Amino acid sequence: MSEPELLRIVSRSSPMALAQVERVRAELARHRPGIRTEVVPVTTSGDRWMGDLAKLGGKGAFTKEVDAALVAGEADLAVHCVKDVPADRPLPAGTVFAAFLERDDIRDALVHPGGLTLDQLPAGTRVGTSSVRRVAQLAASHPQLECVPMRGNANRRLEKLADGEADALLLAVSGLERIGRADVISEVLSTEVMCPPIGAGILALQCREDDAATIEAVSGLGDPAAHRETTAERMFLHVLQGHCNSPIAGYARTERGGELSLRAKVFTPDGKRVLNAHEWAGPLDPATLGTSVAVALLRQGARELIDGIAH
Ligand SMILES: NCc1[nH]cc(CCC(=O)O)c1CC(=O)O
Repeated sequence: MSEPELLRIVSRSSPMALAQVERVRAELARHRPGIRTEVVPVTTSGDRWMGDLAKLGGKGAFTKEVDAALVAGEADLAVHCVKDVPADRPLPAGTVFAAFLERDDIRDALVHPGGLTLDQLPAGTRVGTSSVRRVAQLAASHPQLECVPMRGNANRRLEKLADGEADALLLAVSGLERIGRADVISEVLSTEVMCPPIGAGILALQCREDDAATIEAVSGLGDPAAHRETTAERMFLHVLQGHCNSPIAGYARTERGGELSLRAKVFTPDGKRVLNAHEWAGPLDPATLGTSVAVALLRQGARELIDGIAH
């Protein structure tokens, strides 16, 4: 198959998204030095809307416009955070994931200008986050802290923190590393304290399914462990069928020896109830592991818990 001369890469235009594109370009330059790349930045509805994401209607607030450019042929390759790609429905018709890049840090970080850790924060400290997953877990572990809504890309949130809109922030370690601001991290939170979201730290490369040349050109960037972990995590979420207000967390990990495990949790918004499951794949394929963990949580009442949350 002949190699494409030019790959037009579409992505959100936030600093984090553009850093992600630069990683893809650098990896592609190593694998396929003959291919030129061009960046097609788009603004998504999730970038524009600074209110409650649930009120935006429907999922995919950070992916819709990027996918549309790919489907329309205005670009050949889309770069997404797996975390932002809805898992309860198929990918947009005519598109496929061609590769998942090697996974970055999956943990969340506390950003506190005074350098304190979560346990050291005084009662009433305002922690800026609009994530129902972070709010529920923080309420469970540190009920004396107060969560205040905080949206916008990571750079914007750091500005809002500096402006005093909150006293501290919770942000993904990987995101801060991508924008070159790991220096603001005051504590990296263990996955026991703050279980990550499905797909944390993984970038997906999405192509048109009939564009075999592009799929072939980028498939070498894929990481097999990231692929297995994404498959297990997204199947888990697909079976669970959450909505935008359901606090769901979980991650698959390829342990030494190569075996995959998946742990996952569902919370009430106040964090007072937690359903918890952890299973090993054994002979199961990743998708079946994801299904099994979802069923384990459904047996514990996850459906009723999720449906009981306003959305
Ligand atoms: N919702 C925005 C978003 N999408 C992906 C990441 C983090 C990077 C990743 O997990 O790939 C972030 C920022 C954050 O949650 O702090």
